[in-house]
Amino acid sequence: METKRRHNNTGKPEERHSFIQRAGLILPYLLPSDLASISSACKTLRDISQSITSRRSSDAARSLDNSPVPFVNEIDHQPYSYFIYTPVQTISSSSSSSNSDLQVQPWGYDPDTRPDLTNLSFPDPFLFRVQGAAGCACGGICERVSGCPCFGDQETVDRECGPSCECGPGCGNRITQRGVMVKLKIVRERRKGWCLCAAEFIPKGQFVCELLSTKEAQSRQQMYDDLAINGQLSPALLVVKEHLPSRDVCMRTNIDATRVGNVARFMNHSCDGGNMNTTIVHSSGSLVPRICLFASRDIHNHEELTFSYGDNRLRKQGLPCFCGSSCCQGFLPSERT
Ligand SMILES: C[S@@+](CC[C@H](N)C(=O)[O-])C[C@H]1O[C@@H](n2cnc3c(N)ncnc32)[C@H](O)[C@@H]1O
Repeated sequence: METKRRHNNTGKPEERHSFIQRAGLILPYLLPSDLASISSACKTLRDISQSITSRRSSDAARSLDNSPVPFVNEIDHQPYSYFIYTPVQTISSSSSSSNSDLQVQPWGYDPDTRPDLTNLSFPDPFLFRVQGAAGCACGGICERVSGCPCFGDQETVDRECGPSCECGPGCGNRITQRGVMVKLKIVRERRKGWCLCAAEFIPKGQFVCELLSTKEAQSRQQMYDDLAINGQLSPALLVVKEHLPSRDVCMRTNIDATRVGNVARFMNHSCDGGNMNTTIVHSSGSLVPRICLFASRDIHNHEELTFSYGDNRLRKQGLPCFCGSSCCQGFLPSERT
């Protein structure tokens, strides 16, 4: 630390400049606790840490989604919630080699030193493809009203063009595949923690965001339940079960955003179903369905976005629910319900 102090206070200007530059490149990779300890080393590092904290709290999406999603906290001193942001589905949130880039993700770069992300296109939303699957040949002109063969029933939003279609991301029948298109913010509340809220009016039927899944979620259920009951963790695990017609078969999709996720990880439960509809969206040529959230009614600016985590009438134990709805059951749903 003494070396750093000398660089900071008495070093030549070029040495100081280079020290600041290197710190600006490295510190965005640090976890909040490491950032806090390094900031006590010298004033320069404290200033850089503070600006990183402020940039982190200005965008939970780390510039990886369409609009910044700021943290707003007027009740305590927690500036943001730390997690790895991914705008699309991933296989695993820990030790998968194909996702090693998700282990460490810089967050809070100075605009002058950050890599240029402006020309990045939205990443591929499909995890696994069905080889040789049929798709449409709309050439990108499908609209939800014009009878795309992928779209099926005109009254639903559960079928979209996908990887086996000839059209590209601009197609009108891919509205859930372009990331979060509405303005959102994450507001701290005393009892529920962080809450995802609208930062503009959201009309009924608007696609809001996708719930992201990982394969490991199921095995983590018990561990998360235990840690949550002991107050050590605020898990973000959701299990969606889709009963397939005419067979006694249940397709299960696990959504675990505790370590890796998108803005949906901040959406809290409401016993009355909240203001979001959960829709399982299938896309032509994609093996894994995607769980998408649409506004179930008009939503006003600043309103919290909530949905039902499941049926909590059967198992009256677990974390307390503070949804405030008139039909609140008092407990959050758990997978065993
Ligand atoms: C998906 S996360 C939602 C974001 C979370 N509030 C946070 O601060 O990160 C799920 C966790 O939020 C909290 N939560 C969600 N809905 C709640 C509710 N209705 N009442 C109390 N806590 C709630 C619980 O701690 C739950 O395990």
